[in-house]
Amino acid sequence: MTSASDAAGALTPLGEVVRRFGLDARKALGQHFLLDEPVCRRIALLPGDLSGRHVLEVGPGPGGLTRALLAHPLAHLTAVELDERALAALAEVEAAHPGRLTVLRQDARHFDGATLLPAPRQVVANLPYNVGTPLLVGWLREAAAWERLTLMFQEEVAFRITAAAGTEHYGRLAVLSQWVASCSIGLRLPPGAFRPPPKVHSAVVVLTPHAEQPPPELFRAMERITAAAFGQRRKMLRGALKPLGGAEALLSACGIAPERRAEELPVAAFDALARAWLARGEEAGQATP
Ligand SMILES: C[S@@+](CC[C@H](N)C(=O)[O-])C[C@H]1O[C@@H](n2cnc3c(N)ncnc32)[C@H](O)[C@@H]1O
Repeated sequence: MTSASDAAGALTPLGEVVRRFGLDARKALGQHFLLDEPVCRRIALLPGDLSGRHVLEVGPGPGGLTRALLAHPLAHLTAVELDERALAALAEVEAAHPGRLTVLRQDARHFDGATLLPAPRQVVANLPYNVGTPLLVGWLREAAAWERLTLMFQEEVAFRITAAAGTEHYGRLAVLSQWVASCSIGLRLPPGAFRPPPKVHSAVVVLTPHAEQPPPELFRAMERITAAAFGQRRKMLRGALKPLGGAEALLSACGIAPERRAEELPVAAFDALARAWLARGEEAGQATP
């Protein structure tokens, strides 16, 4: 690992970046900055060995996590940031690490990392809260492309990703995430770790995609099944899945009692439902039900 202070002579101290570059936090961009270098270094350790990896960072902002990541021997870091005010602060970091960092001014929702970045690729990000969940679902859809995702969310979202069946936060996000990846909380941070402090605690979730991944049509089937099942989470599955047609037969084919509710059904049971529903659509001559 290169020392984080290697290029420090050329860089504005992290604690001064916001003032020097006029980066007053904007709520609409979900800006809560990490300006504590030891905390940034702890997050950058969570993905494990980054040597030779092509890493995507979403929303580098003032660049604290960016600097911490560049202290690792990664192959290349691509940082996608929507706020052009951050670009001058990041240009310093780019200049201090020639050829190792590319900063793009772009909406991360339209950045196709799975296509544009070489493998092995990872995402490491302190995500903007307003777009964190859609970004995660996008990466889950193509989980085979990613070696690991190390992502900071509001703590409640982290609980919704890692929750076990039958617990308070279990829902669609837990099923989709745990179906394609092993998921754990690597670090929890209080509001005071950020500038400005958010109203809630935050947590970093580490998602490591499984070796076997569902094909796109099966993932789409799972999205439809979980949307219906958790759309009315307290309803019995026979009623909740009714809009999909043939709910009782589908549940019976999977050995699931029709009186059960989505919130108590383990991920493996959803897997069975998605496969059976997809097979039924294919038998009926439809590519995707
Ligand atoms: C929670 S802040 C994190 C900033 C920095 N990584 C840190 O830890 O201090 C989220 C960052 O994402 C940026 N952002 C917000 N929406 C974005 C989007 N759609 N695409 C790319 N970046 C975005 C914000 O401008 C902000 O810099």
